[in-house]
This record gives sequence, C-alpha cells and structure tokens, in this order.
Amino acid sequence: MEKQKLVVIGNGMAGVRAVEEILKLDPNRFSITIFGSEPHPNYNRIMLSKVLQGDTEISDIVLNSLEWYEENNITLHKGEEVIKIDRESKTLFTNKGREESYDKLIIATGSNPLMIPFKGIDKEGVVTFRDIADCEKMVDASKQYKKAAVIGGGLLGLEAARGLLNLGMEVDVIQNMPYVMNRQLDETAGNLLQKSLGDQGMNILVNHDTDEFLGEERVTGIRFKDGSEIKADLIVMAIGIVPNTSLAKESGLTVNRGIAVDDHLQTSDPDIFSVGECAEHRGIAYGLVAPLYEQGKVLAHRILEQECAPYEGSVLSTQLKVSGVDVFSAGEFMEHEVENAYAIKIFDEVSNVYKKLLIKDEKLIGAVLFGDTKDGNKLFQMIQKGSTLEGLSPTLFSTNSGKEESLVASMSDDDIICGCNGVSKGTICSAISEGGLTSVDEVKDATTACRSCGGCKPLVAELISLTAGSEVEQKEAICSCTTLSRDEVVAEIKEKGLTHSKEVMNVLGWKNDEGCSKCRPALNYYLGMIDPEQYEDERESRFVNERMHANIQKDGTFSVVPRMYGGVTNPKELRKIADVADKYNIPLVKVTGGQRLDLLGAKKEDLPKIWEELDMPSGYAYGKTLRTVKTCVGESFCRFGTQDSMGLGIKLEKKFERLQTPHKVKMSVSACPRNCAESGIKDVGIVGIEGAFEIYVGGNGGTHLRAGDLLCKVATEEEVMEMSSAFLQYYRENANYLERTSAFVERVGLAHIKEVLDNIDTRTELNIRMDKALAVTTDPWREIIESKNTKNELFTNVMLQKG
Ligand SMILES: Cc1cc2nc3c(=O)[nH]c(=O)nc-3n(C[C@H](O)[C@H](O)[C@H](O)COP(=O)(O)OP(=O)(O)OC[C@H]3O[C@@H](n4cnc5c(N)ncnc54)[C@H](O)[C@@H]3O)c2cc1C
Ligand SMILES: NC(=O)c1ccc[n+]([C@@H]2O[C@H](COP(=O)([O-])OP(=O)(O)OC[C@H]3O[C@@H](n4cnc5c(N)ncnc54)[C@H](O)[C@@H]3O)[C@@H](O)[C@H]2O)c1
Ligand code: SF4
Ligand code: FES
Repeated sequence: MEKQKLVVIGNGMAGVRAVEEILKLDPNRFSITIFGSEPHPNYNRIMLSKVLQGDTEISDIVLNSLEWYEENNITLHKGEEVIKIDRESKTLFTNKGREESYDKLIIATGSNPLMIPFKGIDKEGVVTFRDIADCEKMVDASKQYKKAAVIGGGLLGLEAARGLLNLGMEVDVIQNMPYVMNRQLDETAGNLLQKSLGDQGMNILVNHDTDEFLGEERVTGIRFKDGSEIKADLIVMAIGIVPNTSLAKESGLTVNRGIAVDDHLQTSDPDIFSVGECAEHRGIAYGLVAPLYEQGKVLAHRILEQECAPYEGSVLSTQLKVSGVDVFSAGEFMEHEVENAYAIKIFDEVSNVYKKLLIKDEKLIGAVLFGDTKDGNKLFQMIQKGSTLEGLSPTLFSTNSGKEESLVASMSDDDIICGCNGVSKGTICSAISEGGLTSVDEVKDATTACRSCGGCKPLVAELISLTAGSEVEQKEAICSCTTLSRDEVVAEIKEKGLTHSKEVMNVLGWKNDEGCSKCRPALNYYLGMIDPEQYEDERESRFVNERMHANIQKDGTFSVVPRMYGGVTNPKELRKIADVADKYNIPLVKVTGGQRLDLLGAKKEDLPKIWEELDMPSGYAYGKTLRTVKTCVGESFCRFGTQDSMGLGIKLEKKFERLQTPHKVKMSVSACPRNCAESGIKDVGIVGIEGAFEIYVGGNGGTHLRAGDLLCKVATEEEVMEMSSAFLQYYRENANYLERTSAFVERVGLAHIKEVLDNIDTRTELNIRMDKALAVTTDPWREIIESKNTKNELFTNVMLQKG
C-alpha cells in the first residue's frame, strides 16, 4: 500500500512528540515531512531557562538529532516557514517558494510571546524569551550592558531574571500585580517567593504598570504610569503567550483563542489536526508540556484510526526552575475562587515553609507548597485522581523541611513520577528491573521520564536505588554525553591509562565528540587528580575565572585577591597593595569574609602587571581549590585561647594552597570553642580545646547552610595536618566534580569516612598521594608573568568565552 503523506507544521516540542507517538504505533503508515521555522532540530525549549542560567549549553538540549530524522525517514525542512495552507488542493506553501501536498496535516505552531504595544516597544534592546535566538540575544546584551528589566513576574519572567543575574546583570522584575506568580500562587506563597528571590539579588517591583519605554534608538529605561522611572538597557517581555493561529485562521479553520480541536485533536477539517500551545481544547490553550504530550498520544491513535480514550483536558502542576527556591503549585490555588472550597494551611515562619491544601467535597483539588516541595508529586496524583484526604500522610503537614522520609517508596505503581511525560512509577520500576538500568539517563532513554524539565530526576534516582537495591549501586551519568557515572569514568581512566580529555571521550564512546560544559571541566579535574605528575592541565576546559586566574565581575572587570596566609598580613604587603590600587585605579579594596583583601574592578589587560607588582602568591579566590584558612587570634593575644590558631592556620594554608579539589574548599582554625573563626561551617574546621584539637568536616556557610560533623579529636598539630590531609585527599579522590564537602559527607556518610581514615595504612597512603599532588603545583600568576605566550594569549587577543 502506498504510504499516506503526513505533513507537520512546527518542529517544536508538541509536534515532534506527536510524530514520535505515531512512529511508536505504526512506523510505516506515513511518509512524514516536518516544517520548522527555526533553523534547529527539535530542542527542549524548557531548558532555555537553564541555558540562560549557565547550567547547560544549547548543544546539550537537542531532543531529536538530525540523525533521528534521517533514521526515521522524516524529511525536515528547518529554517522554512509555512505561509499558506490551501485546504481545497491540500497543499502548503512556504517562504522559500516550496509547495507541498498532504493527505493529513498536523498544525503544531506553538505560541508567540504576548506583546503589549507600549510606546517605544520597537526600540533596540527589547526582547522576548521564547527560542534559542532570544537566549543568544540576552547573552550578547549581557556582555555590553548592565541593567536589565523583565516585564512579567510569572514563571518565564522569573526564570529569565535569574538567568540575567547569572550573566552578571542587575535585574528589575516588573510585575503589574501585588505579588509574583499570581497565576499559580496565593499571596502568602507569592510574598515568600519574592523575599527569597530578593535575597538572590532580584529587585522585584510589584503593582507597577508600564507606560512607556524610554530612549532614542536603544532603550534606556522604563516610565511607569505613576510617573516614576527606572533605568534599563535590556528589556525582556515575559507577560504571557498567545497561541500562534494565523495560518489556521487564514485557511478558514475554526479558531477561537487557539485552533479549536475536539477530544481527538481534530480541527474543523477532518484531515487536519492540531496539537500543542496553538490548539484550544474545551476552551483551554495549554502552556506546559505535560498536557501537550497527553494530546500527542491521543492524536497519534486518532490519525492511525486506532482505539484510544478521548483527551478530556488536564490538571496542571508547575515548579519554578530557579535553584535555591522550592515552590510548587497544582490545581486550584485560591479557595475563595472555588465555591464551597476550603483550605488547610500551615506556615512555619521560622523555616519559611508554607503548605496549603485546597479541599472541596472532602476531595483534594489543589495545593501550594513553598520551602518544602517534595510532596508535590504525591499531592498532584491525589488531585488528578480526586482523592479524599484519607490516607494523606501526616508528614505532609510537617514543616520540618527535607528531613522526613521520602514518599516515593509509598507511591503506588500507577502514580506518576514524571509529570511532564506522564511516566508512572510502575513503568520506571519495570524498565529498571527488566533492562538492568542503573542511571537516570538510561531510564530517560528507556521511558522518556526526565526528558523535559528534569524536575523528576531525584525521584527517578531514588527509584533506581529502591528497585535495584543493594545488587546494583545507583549511578548517575556525569553528563548527557555518556551513560557512564563518575566512578566508572575514573575507573576506566585508571585501567586504560587515559591521559587526555579527548582520548577519554573517544575511547569511552562519548555521544558528543567535543564533550559539553559539564564533562570537559570534570574530566580535566579527574585526569589531574588521578595522575598529577604526568597530566598537563587543559586550560581551555576550565571555567572562565579559572582560565583567567581572576574572578570576572558584572561589568567585565576582574577582582584580584592575593594570598594572606591565615589572614595575617604586615605593613610591607599592605603598602604594596595600596600602591597597586593607586597605580591601576582600583575602584574598591574590600576585606573579604576569608580575611584578606580583594582588589575589585581591575582591567583585564592590567592583571599580569598587577600580579607582578604585588609579588604575592595567587589567593585562588576564583578556583576549585583551597580558598582560605581563616584564623582567630588565639593564644598569642586572646585570653581564652588555648592554641596557636594563627600559626596552625598559616601552616595549613601553606601546605594546601594550590591544591586542586572537586569544588572550592574553605578551612579555619579557632583556638577555643567560642569559635571566632567559624570553624563549624567550614569544609575543614579546627577547634582548639584543652590539650587537643577537634576536626570538623563538611561544614558550609553558603546557600546550603550546614554545620560540620566532628571527624575526630587529636592531640597535636602534626596529627591535625595528617588527618586534614587524609580527609582532603579522600574527598579529592571520591567526590563528584563540583560536589562540596558538605554534600560529599552527606552522600557517603560520616561513619564511612571515619572508618576509612581510622585505618593507619589507608591514611598514610592518602597522605603520600596528597604530597605527590602538592609537589607539582606552581603559582599560576607567576607562571603567566613568566610566559610571554600565555600572557599574550590570555590578556591581549582573546575573546572571553562564557564559562
Ligand atoms: C524559557 C521557557 C521555559 C519553559 N519552561 C517550562 C517548564 O518548565 N515546564 C513546562 O511544562 N513548560 C515550559 N515551557 C513551555 C513549553 O516549552 C511549551 O509549552 C512547549 O514548548 C510548547 O510546545 P509547542 O510544540 O506547542 O510549541 P513550540 O515548542 O513553540 O514549537 C512550535 C514550533 O513551530 C514553529 N512554527 C511556528 N509557525 C510556523 C510556521 N508557519 N511554519 C513552520 N514552523 C512554524 C516555531 O518556530 C516553533 O519552533 C517553557 C517555555 C519557555 C519559553
Ligand atoms: N517552570 C515552568 O513551568 C515554566 C517556565 C517558563 C515558562 N513557562 C510557560 O511559558 C508560558 C509563558 O510564561 P509567562 O510567565 O510569560 O506567562 P504567565 O501568564 O504565567 O505570567 C505572566 C505574568 O506577567 C504578568 N503581567 C501581565 N501583563 C503585565 C504587564 N503589563 N506588566 C507587568 N506584568 C504583567 C502577569 O501578572 C503574570 O504574573 C506560560 O505558559 C508558562 O506556563 C513555564
Ligand atoms: S575562638 Fe576563642 S581563642 Fe580564638 S579569638 Fe575567639 S575566644 Fe579567643
Ligand atoms: S517532571 Fe519534567 S521531566 Fe519529569
């Protein structure tokens, strides 16, 4: 039988997923052609937020590679826009002059960003956030401009704002309502979120109605209706979306807000279907992938004339993709907007945990969670099923964030783990046991779970542990270029004697020959850690700060922090610093939390001269290395001091300076339990007690505040040096790249670390390997000053890459 011709307009997430569903059911029925106006294969639009935030790269977010289209005999016309549909002759016309006939047509043209015609909206510097091109525009703008304003405090606006902050811009978020995410949260949760984002550096202006964009050719600011103004040289419009229906409308299909479809995604023309954000089903045009993927499944059955339950609409759940903020909303969220509904609320103002459940007819109809969202999935299931509150775990009403048992074990097989892709616990568990799967990426390939927003990864990882149990250790691939975990990669490097990142990628069958932003720096670290004597550092694999040996600042200048061992300095050093600050017009000299001086605002081209004139070692304030050893004044001056904290701190810093570690390491020494040097929140913190020292490990004073665990008590400074060295070497050899000691200690367990380090032979071997690693380190500033080539390459003629 000759194949029917299926044409899809729109090469986005919903259209291509519908095609995948069709191919799954019957790969031979249609000859398939897809038109996409973007010049890319289908990519994960959701992850653009993460690209902007610097967590991943464009190359990592492709969902269907060009090979996939080829393997499935799909003709893809990318970068080509369909401009007309002639339903009479069943023919399409494109902007490149092509005519294409069809038997069946799917319209999956998505949405356009909503634009309000504010005066001045056509000025340069006003952008939307919808596709790769928009993302690139924002990244480019951030290199030249400083002040961004995002109009719209919804999911998109807040994710864009976080990205722009990460790109070094100052960001105002303009919201015309009393609080942010008003379409998903009540006021209490909205205010908590606002506070938390404010703490991250976002300046949120609520109840602000934009009147006009100011400036000549390029925007320079915004005037509000109350007459007030702010400066802005980049404006991102994120005030919602409008279904892209113009083609459908012009061809005479029934269009309301979106293209009207029935419960089988058929439009008013029996040979034309529509799916995704452009389609309107029972009056709703959805803007999240989960419903669009559900639609794709039903469409596939219908177009292949196979039996399938109709699509009856979806309940929505959302999560904001901004790290450090846990917020969840599903179903109804305003009790007074639903007749006869009431709410159960808990608000712990100390830990900032808020939970609200909405109930009607004793059934759960909605939930809002802030600060502790791990029950989100379970609640979402209950809302979808219309469950009663019976059987609701009492832990749901706890505000003890993060400490309770996870609920994944208690979920039933038909509970959905991956909301975006509708994958149940049962499906994932079967795939794990039948396929012997051990990594999240393998589960993704086998089931599609984790393929969209990635929010379900922790649950999938937990299921791998639960299902595979002790037989298989749960593993997570180091990045999407490979299915191998960190431990496997390290073992292979050792066993096969691999010496370069490229060689690792080749020999271990990397999917992407060039690697990605995750694996390149990680491999560079692992190779150096395994064979410090032979390995040559691959500078190009490092993040920008580490390549430049200085921290890049918002305005493109750099900061210079020379070493001050133990936070101790002298008049000679201070004079040199003052002279350099004067000579190179350093705008700000700041005392850091690590007890040293930071020269902020240095010009890139001045860095080598500044280093040379300072003639002090690099303080590595930019590196995945030992940063500082903070000390209290101790017995020399303090009447409580029982130990020489400064002396010991200087010894530690001199020993471990320049040590490459999986993430930054901070140490400190306090000479009594009053702990003036904050030893309880350092990666390695020493506390002097009568006649002995306590060593604490895994402390963290940053975003994830954690008190260190007492590793041991020792009597002498020599033992402190030996034990700290053994711990740090064990961490270097066993932690994942970019894993802080706090996460490492929690993951492997203090008891395990104690057991390893209690063994005198192991401890000695760790110390020997540590000494080998330290023996080959040199001061990077001095190295650059002495190498004309590196100096030229880095400081005269290079473009900075994002890193
Ligand atoms: C930054 C960002 C973050 C997001 N985060 C989330 C999230 O966390 N969770 C979630 O569920 N959803 C999220 N979304 C929404 C989600 O990405 C969309 O719901 C989804 O991509 C919609 O799929 P679609 O196929 O309908 O539209 P699109 O993915 O937009 O695809 C439509 C495609 O059709 C093409 N097209 C349009 N007209 C034509 C034409 N005439 N000819 C040829 N091609 C045409 C367009 O260029 C586009 O590539 C996010 C969206 C953005 C922008
Ligand atoms: N994490 C996620 O799930 C996620 C992330 C990004 C985008 N998305 C989806 O992308 C789509 C677009 O997101 P969005 O945030 O633009 O839409 P939205 O409709 O969710 O939010 C728009 C926000 O802009 C505000 N607004 C409207 N007009 C305004 C004006 N004139 N001035 C200031 N503020 C104004 C609204 O009050 C609202 O808070 C949505 O479908 C969303 O679900 C989802
Ligand atoms: S930690 Fe103890 S010894 Fe050190 S300065 Fe504070 S009080 Fe003095
Ligand atoms: S929940 Fe979004 S990918 Fe699984």
